[in-house]
Amino acid sequence: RYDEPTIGSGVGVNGQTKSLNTYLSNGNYYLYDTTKAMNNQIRTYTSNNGTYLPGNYMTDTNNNFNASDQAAGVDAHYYAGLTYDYFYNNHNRNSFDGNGATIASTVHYQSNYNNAFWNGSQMVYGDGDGRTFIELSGALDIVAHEITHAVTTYSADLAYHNQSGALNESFSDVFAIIVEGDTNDWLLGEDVYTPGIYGDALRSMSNPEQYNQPAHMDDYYHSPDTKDGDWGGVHTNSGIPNKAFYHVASDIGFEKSGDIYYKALTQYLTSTSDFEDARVALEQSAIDLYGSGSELQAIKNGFDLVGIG
Ligand SMILES: Cc1cccc(C(=O)O)c1OC(=O)C1CC1
Ligand SMILES: [Ca+2]
Ligand SMILES: [Zn+2]
Repeated sequence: RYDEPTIGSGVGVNGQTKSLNTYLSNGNYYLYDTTKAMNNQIRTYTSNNGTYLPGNYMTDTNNNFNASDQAAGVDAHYYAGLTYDYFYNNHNRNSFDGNGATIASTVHYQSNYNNAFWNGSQMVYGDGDGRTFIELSGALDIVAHEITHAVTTYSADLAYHNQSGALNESFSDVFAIIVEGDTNDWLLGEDVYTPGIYGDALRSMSNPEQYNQPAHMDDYYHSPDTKDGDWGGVHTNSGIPNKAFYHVASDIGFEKSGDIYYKALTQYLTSTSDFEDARVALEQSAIDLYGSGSELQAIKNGFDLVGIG
């Protein structure tokens, strides 16, 4: 019996059916995608509500992943593929390390776990408690946010505290929004956040204040550089560079702003960069790519509006 790449189908967390790159081995179909460049692989596992990582491959006997306990894996796998495609097709980056690293995701981590994170080697998704969240891999922006944390680690490696940490968070939100690619969608997490409430989200790029984030330096949130202080408020102060991105992308669009932000992240920013450094890096990236024109002006304007001088 031969092992071979196959194309299956699955039903995601929000009920949509999607095509999946799977793999047939010994009569079982695996969430194992070998179709990307330079034999990069996208592998999706389940922790079966435990804490083992990566856990067991998610498999199916007939290549139709339509069971309710498979939905989180379907979306983690499919959205990881979309995010891989974005970085490869737009920035010629082969996976998060630029060298074809395997993208591994584990779903059903713990029980009622309202979190998603990149643990330094792979992505990990909780199922949510059904009130605050449903399965967190069910949102493309969350998957792209997590994978961008890995891209950042293998590039600027922005230290995860204070302003560099808020930039780390902001760049993950920026590429989450760009990968989603909907100029009407400036929200993060809306597809899996509070199923009982329509239209709310974890964060808003266009209106950070709506979810208790500052949108200007005047309102910078001074929080302890501790776990309980969210390392100086990295998920709070990201609202300021997030709002700057909202202005920039509204001016020049997702393609140009994506190119400028990607160049800054991979060629200019370092682990200790602060908000001022980010403005300088983005201005330089705009000049490198487009000269001193409207794109540079968009960066200057966006950062002026949030008080980063
Ligand atoms: C849901 C969640 C909890 C804790 C940390 C993160 C984190 O990855 O920083 C997280 O994911 C997000 O913020 C995604 C973008 C909505
Ligand atoms: Ca969104
Ligand atoms: Zn994050």
